[in-house]
Amino acid sequence: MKIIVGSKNPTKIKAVQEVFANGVISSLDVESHVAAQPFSDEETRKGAINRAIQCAESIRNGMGIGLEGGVMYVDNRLFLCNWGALVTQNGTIYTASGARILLPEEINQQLKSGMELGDVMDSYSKKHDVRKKEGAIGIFTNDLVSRQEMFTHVVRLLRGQWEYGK
Ligand SMILES: O=P(O)(O)OP(=O)(O)OP(=O)(O)OC[C@H]1O[C@@H](n2cnc3c(O)ncnc32)[C@H](O)[C@@H]1O
Ligand SMILES: [Mg+2]
Repeated sequence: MKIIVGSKNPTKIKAVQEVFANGVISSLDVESHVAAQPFSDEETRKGAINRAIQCAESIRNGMGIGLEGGVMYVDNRLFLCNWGALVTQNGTIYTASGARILLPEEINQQLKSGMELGDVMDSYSKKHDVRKKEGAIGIFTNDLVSRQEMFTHVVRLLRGQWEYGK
């Protein structure tokens, strides 16, 4: 099974490699066609779908997978959210959401000022490229859950729906 992942982010690529261990996995840097910092479940999900469609359309006899991180509000509190999409060769779209956790109010203010979470997390944690390593979810769970592990769960949900629908 050939699968193209719509990102060059290693946390996303490794998540797909783990779930489709027997697949032929490649990656493609595609546009999400949503804001660089998605600000709702709908926008984040749309970004994942847009990535997956571009990937599926770029390959014969294969599938596209898009994974997108974003933020959204519950009771006016900012949460990290994550969405994935799998698009089959015949155009069927499966989606699933991943874990979400509360983000500090100071991060909410910085994102509302137009910053991207990836940049905010690096300065907040005084680390480099958090987005490609433990992720915000890793920082705020004391590394109990990494960004790759979170995306692995999302990809399992996608694969499970695809297998059920086959
Ligand atoms: O290369 P791509 O696939 O775009 O990966 P990315 O790290 O930019 O991640 P997304 O586009 O999926 O996420 C949209 C924005 O939210 C940020 N983001 C989302 N989840 C994050 C996390 O767990 N840790 C750090 N930044 C995160 C990310 O850096 C972007 O600025
Ligand atoms: Mg991005």
